[in-house]
Amino acid sequence: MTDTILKVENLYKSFDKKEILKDIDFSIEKGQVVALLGPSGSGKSTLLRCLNGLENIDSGSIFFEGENVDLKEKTWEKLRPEIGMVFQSYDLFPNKTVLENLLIGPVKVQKRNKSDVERNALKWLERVGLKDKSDSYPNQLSGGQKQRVAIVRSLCMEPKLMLFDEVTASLDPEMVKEVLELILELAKTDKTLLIVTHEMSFAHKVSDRVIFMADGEIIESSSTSKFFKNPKTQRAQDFLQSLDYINL
Ligand SMILES: Nc1ncnc2c1ncn2[C@@H]1O[C@H](COP(=O)(O)OP(=O)(O)OP(=O)(O)O)[C@@H](O)[C@H]1O
Repeated sequence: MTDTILKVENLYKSFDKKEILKDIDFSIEKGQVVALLGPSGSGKSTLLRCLNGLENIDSGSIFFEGENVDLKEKTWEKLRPEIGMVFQSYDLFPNKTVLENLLIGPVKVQKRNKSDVERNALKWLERVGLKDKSDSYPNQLSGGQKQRVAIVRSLCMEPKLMLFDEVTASLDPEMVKEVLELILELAKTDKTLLIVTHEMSFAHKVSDRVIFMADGEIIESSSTSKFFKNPKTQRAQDFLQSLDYINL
């Protein structure tokens, strides 16, 4: 039996009267890992931002665990901690140590017990090989280390759904692997992840399902193996070819 965590219906979003997202319909089941793929400018980041309440939608509905998310009712304030988002830029507080960065959300915002949160945070840091950096400041870390801290920061909020928006896009190539490996590890647990990435081999490896967007619309939604082996639409075929993606 499946258990839907997120359901989006007929979502529309425009900027300056230009439609950016059109009739977006999809759902994500608990524990699923979904790759959101598509050419640059197709609306992937805008969609993630709408799902996290960072952008208002023009029309349509978003249901989180069956509850209709209504901006006017301020449902987002309650739901935002349930949906973690990791961005391309790590956005760590520069004047706080790694550990302090990890504690702010759970302790200050979620009002959770500090020593419990700290224990959990240190456990995560150990798991990602950064326990010795807990007292370091962000500017003492490499880009890959900062991004792993940003992912751990989101994990410390214990979100039910995590959104990743091109989290390796600003990293030097040698640091991409360590971040992707962490997400691959998370994908093997029961976490529910929606991942925007331009790294096709990673998308292939990490996800159960692909949602392919172009020009603000969902063009294709299928299992990952089907999408990469035999994309249904010409748009998706062209997209994969333009990236020289070779299915090995
Ligand atoms: N705040 C904004 N104001 C006006 N236009 C915007 C805004 N944010 C995004 N857009 C436009 O919306 C379209 C979709 O952008 P978006 O960043 O969502 O695409 P994307 O698929 O994530 O692209 P990329 O893969 O390059 O990150 C683009 O044409 C972009 O210029």
